[in-house]
Order: sequence, then structure tokens, then C-alpha cells
Amino acid sequence: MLKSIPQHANATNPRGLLHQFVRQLSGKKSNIEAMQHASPTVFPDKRGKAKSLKQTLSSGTKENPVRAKAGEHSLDIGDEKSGSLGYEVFSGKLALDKKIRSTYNDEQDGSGTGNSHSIDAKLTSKALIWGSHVLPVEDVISVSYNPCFRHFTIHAYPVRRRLYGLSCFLKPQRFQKDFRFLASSPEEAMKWVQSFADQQCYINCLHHPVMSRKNQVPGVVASEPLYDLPYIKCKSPPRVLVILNPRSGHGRSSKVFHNKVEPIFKLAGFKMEVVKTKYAGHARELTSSVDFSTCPDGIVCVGGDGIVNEVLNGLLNRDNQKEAISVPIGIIPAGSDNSLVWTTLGIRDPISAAMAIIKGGLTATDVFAVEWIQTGAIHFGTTVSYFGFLSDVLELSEKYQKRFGPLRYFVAGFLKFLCLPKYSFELEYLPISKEIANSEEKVLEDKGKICMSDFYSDVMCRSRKEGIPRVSSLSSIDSIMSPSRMPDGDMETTGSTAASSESSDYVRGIDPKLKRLSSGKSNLVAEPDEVLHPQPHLSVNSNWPRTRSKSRTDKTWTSLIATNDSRCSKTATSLYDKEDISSTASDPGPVWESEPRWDTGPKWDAEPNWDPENPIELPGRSNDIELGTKKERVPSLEDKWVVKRGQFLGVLVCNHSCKTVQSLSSQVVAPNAIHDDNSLDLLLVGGSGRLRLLLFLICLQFGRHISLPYVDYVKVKSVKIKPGISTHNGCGIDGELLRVKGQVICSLLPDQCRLIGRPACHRF
Ligand SMILES: Nc1ncnc2c1ncn2[C@@H]1O[C@H](COP(=O)(O)OP(=O)(O)OP(=O)(O)O)[C@@H](O)[C@H]1O
Repeated sequence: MLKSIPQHANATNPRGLLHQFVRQLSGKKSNIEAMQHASPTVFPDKRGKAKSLKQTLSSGTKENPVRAKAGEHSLDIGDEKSGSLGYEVFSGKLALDKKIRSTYNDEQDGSGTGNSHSIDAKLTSKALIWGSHVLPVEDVISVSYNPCFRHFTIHAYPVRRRLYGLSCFLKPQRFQKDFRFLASSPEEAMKWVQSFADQQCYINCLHHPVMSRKNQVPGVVASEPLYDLPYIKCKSPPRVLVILNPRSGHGRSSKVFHNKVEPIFKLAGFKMEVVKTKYAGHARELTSSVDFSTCPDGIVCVGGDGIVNEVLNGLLNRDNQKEAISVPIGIIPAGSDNSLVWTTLGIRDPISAAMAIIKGGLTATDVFAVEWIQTGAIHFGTTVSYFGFLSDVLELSEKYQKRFGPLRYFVAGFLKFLCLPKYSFELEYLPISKEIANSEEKVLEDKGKICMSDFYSDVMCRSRKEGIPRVSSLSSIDSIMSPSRMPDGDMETTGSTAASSESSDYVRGIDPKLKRLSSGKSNLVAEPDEVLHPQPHLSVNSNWPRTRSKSRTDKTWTSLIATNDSRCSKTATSLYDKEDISSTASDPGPVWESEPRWDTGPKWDAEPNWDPENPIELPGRSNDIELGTKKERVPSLEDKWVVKRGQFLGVLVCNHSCKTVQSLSSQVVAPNAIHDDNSLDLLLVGGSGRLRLLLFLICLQFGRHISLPYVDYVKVKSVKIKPGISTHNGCGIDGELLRVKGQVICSLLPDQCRLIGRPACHRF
């Protein structure tokens, strides 16, 4: 049985961090509302579109997918003509075979699985349909198949539907269910299996009994078939590194992984190395040194946003960053809060996350870099960085971690609220004007995704020079004001182009004029993998979806299948061209697939389709980076920095809308933020005092906080933040607490993180 991960306040997302705290301040919510909180929709965006399919399922397939009635021969799927069930892939006669060990209690649906009568069945691009029953392809993990036999087994995780009265209150849950089918002939069975392989389902070819016996004979080469077996092409089993934070989710993450996720990965043929972190910072160390050839298909994080942040920072601080940033990151939500995967992919339970990972596809998301201007140190994040009250709560909560466990955020928040200090900041931010936003959008639409190579190279070069004073990048705000001159009263706001005359290179880097275009726009990249079963001595190139970089044109992905046993299949191996970063400074950076190749149907010749004839133009400035010289920037009239100083209860720089698992989907911190819109959303809660804070927190619960008169909400390219002298210098980045010394600048690296899986709207 599925058990929900305990949800409590979280540190990653400021809303989550304050969730319980505010709840108890503002009184208990109604039971119904609380139940709605606990009633997530795994694929919320598809509700409307999936309606017809799900209505069709109401006859019982999804909740009781094996309720096949003897003698049922009709395909009476009402919505078939509407296209909601996709195009037909294969059809024939199938019978459910009762000789199967199922985790599902057959008596539960009252039908039993015994049915020797063949019925008309067909596989479409979206579902397997037999009789009046529909099993969505999306729910299928893999197919086990014995060559030359009539039967094959479909391993699926369908959704268990609740009774109508309960469905509003309880989470939809998936459960493992195997369907064993008998085809009319072995050839027919193989066609069915191949059809599933064509739909990107992993095929687990079991030992042929004859082959098995032969294997026991000494001197017989295992990969040599006795006779010409037909072979099945399917995607190769991915190899991933799983990094599990055993402390996440109050110590339940291991159980979540081993009980719920690992079985799915195993069914999907994953080759995994599972590493449990031993201390904070371990994941970062691991990913900063891991050999990517051991996990060519990505790194899967099991835990909260904190562990994802560690992995990201480990990757982005490597010498071979270009290679590192192309490593896809999978997230299994098993922590206190997983705002990134919930907001970006619409996933908040481990089983759905595991299924999204095995289905593949990539979603690019922006990364922001917080740079300590005086030292050049950089910490990366994907969700939010926050200053002021929230960072104080985060800091205080760490003291109560052992004593109060999940309640620590409430305790810390309450104590901080009672003795609320004043927070003053100097801020500069570069808003995205409507014109710029529109023109950027147009450029994106017209010519594909922007390549940010010079910006990226610049950031990376400097991140490696951590500790080197960077006086030249100090903000001109220093010359405009000093902390001693900063009044403790109301905020002062000025619009300044002068302030930008020495703006950060980050800002310069994301200037649309300096961006170059790459070949594609879509942030979804996918390529089919393939494995051939069981034909020996066949070699195909395969890989999981990855982002390409020009420097990898000589990268090869090979997959050699020697036997008809998938366990003997060699997984794709990647030969990375290890390169010194100095040689990559002039590299154009990652090039995006223009189309999700996963969607384009199976391509068995999966050789990466590099396009050397369409090289990316390189900026001249990268040479400067290589030479270690700094290029002066001509002030642009477009760059109208806004300068603010004064008291702020909070400063939040959001990369996405920051939904929390606990919240209703409409309740978000930054309602206009999108994870890949090349901009950051700045939320300023001005002033000081408990009353203001309380009002803000209450309004946040109802999604009305933006309309408060002392709250500013603006889309920006970059923000410089400097705490006042007497202000606490804590800074939360994705729930990690850091200290601000002097000024920090928060800027964007567009699309630099690749999450494994697709957003809900792309999954069907
Ligand atoms: N073995 C470990 N022991 C202690 N801390 C760890 C360990 N592994 C990772 N950490 C740290 O735990 C922190 C929280 O991790 P994560 O976000 O994955 O879980 P979480 O349940 O969401 O945590 P929290 O509720 O504290 O935010 C991370 O900052 C990470 O550095």
C-alpha cells in the first residue's frame, strides 16, 4: 500500500517554511480545505484533456483493469474517434492468462483473471485496449517476454480509483499490476511485444528455456542462438547514479526508495548504483568528482530540494562543467518539500516521479547563481533565494532540528515573529521591461532557444576562481550610498542607468544582444534508446536524452547486445571527451534539440544527430575570458537599474512559482514565475513590524500577498543585495543556509539544469 510522505513545513520554499507557522497563527483551516491539500492531482494540467479517456475508464479498467468478461469481443471505446486514444499501432486477438502472480488482489475486483477466450485487442499510441478495457501506455513500465512463446507479461502501475465519495479527499494511488496475455501464436506475441517496444516500453527478454539449458553446457557460447530467433528492438536500460539522503523526509526516504521506487526502476531495467549520503555536503562531493561514464543516463536524487541543490552545485563546480551540466537530474520527492519537481513537472509523489523518470524526456529549467561579489564565490540554485525574516527562520530552525523535528519551522518562525528585528537592505535590480520581454519572446519564437555561452563561460570561469577579489564587479551602488548614509526609514527608490555602468557580467551575459541562438527552442529533449533482443552481435548507438554540446561531436554512444537476455545487454556507454575548461571558453555551449526526439517516434538509427554544418557563432569576448582580461562594458540605455534601500521584511528572488506540496495549486509565492522564462521574479516585502508581517503571511495563504501595498513584485534579470550593517546576514538558497558578506548578486543561467521527465502537459 502506498503511504503518503509526511508533509510539513519546508525550508526550500519560503511558503513551505512558514506553512505551519502561519496556519497556526491564522487559525485552523476547514477540514475540507485541509483534505484538498492532501488531495493532489498528479497530472493537474491534463485534467481537461484526459477527461474523455478517464471517462472511458469509468467502466472499470483503470481501477479494475482486469475486469475482462468472458466472451467479450467488442472494442466499444466511445472516444476512439476523437483521437484521445491515439493512433493504432497493432491489433489482434489476446486472452488474459491467469497463470500469473499478481500483487493485486484479483478477488478485489471480483473478476479473476482467468479467461481463456481471446478477444479483440489493439494497442494504440496511448493505450492497450481489449474489450471495454483500457490500459494507458503511460501506466506501462515494461513487458517481459519469452522468445518463441505465446505469452507475454505487461508490468503496469495503473491508478487505483476511489469510490466517488472518497476520490475528492484521497490521493489517487498507483499500484503494481501485472497482466499476462496469450497471443494466438508466438509470431503474434512477438509483434505485440515489438509494438510495446515501439511505444518506448522497456522489454525484458527472458531466457529462452532452450538457451538456458544450453548455457549450462560447458563450452557453448551463451550469446550464440540455437536458431534464428526474431529480435526485438527496444530502448536500452539506462544507467544512473542514485543519491539518496537518508535524513530526508524525517528519515523515511530510504523506505520510500526501496519500497516504491526501486521496484519500478528494476522493472524498467535500470542499472543503478545507489549511494546514501553520510553527511551534509556529501552529495556535492560525490557529484563534483563522479565519473560520468558510470552514470551516463543521469543522476537521480532521492530526498528534498536540499539534496538536489547539492547535486547541482557539485556538477556546476566541476572543471568539466560543460559536460557536467548536460547530465540529467532525476528527482524522487522524498523530502519535506520538493518544490522544484512539483512546480516544474507537476509531480509530488515518488511513484509518479519514478514513472516520469523511466518514461524519459528532459525538461530544461533555469538556474540562478548567487555570487559573493567580494570573494567571487558562487552558489547555484533552482528554486528561490531569500533574505530577511525567512532566512532567520531557516537559521533558527536548524537549532531545533533534533528537538522539534518537523515542528521546528513553526517554533522558529513563532519565536522569530515574537522578537522580530528590523531588516534593512540595499538593493539594485534590473527589471525586464515589457519591450525587452516581448522582444526576447519573439526572438525565442522566431529562432529557437537562446544560447548563453558567453555568460555561462564567464560565470563558470569565475566560479572556479573562488576567493579571488573581484573589485571591478563591485556595484556602483557603493559610490551612490553607504550604509552609514542609509536612513532607517522608508524605502528610497531611484531609477538609475548609471548604476548599471559597472554592472555584473552576469547581467551583461544575459543581455539579449549578447545571446546567440542555437538550433532549437524546445526545452524538451528526448531521444529513444534501443536494445535489440535477442539478436546477437548487433550494435546500435543509443543514448538517453541529453543535451548536446559542440565539443561532443566525437562522443559515441554504443550499445551492444550479445544475447537474448536483457540482463546480458550492454547498456549504452558514453565516451566523453574530457576537456580542460580553458579549451571550452570559446565553445558555444550546449545546443538544444529542436524537437523532442522521443516524440518523433522510434528511430532505430539513434546516432546523435550533430549538426557540424550549422555551428554556433562564437562571441569575441570568450577570448578575453581565456586570457583572463576583463572586458569593459559600454553602458546600455536598456539597462535601467532600479535602486532601493530601506527596510524590508523579506527579499525573495524566485526562479519558479514555488508551489509547495502542502499548498493548493493556486497558492504560490511568485505567481508569474516560470522555470524557464529566462527571468527571475523579485518579491519585496517592504517595511518592518509584526503587523505587516502577519498580514503578509495571512494573505500569502490566500494568494493575495501580491496586492498588498507594501509588496513589490517585479520580473528581473538580476538583483544585487547588500544587507545593512545591523541586519542579519543569513541567506537561504533552496533551503540551504549561507552567509552574506558584503554584496551578493543573483543572476540567471538560462536552462542550465535538465530534469528527467516531462511536465504534466507533455506526458500524454
Ligand atoms: N546523511 C546526511 N546527514 C545529515 N544531513 C544530510 C545528509 N545528507 C544530506 N544532508 C543535508 O540535509 C539537508 C536537507 O536535505 P533534503 O532537502 O534532501 O531533505 P528534507 O527532508 O527536505 O530536509 P529539510 O526538512 O531539513 O529541508 C541538505 O541540506 C543536505 O545537505
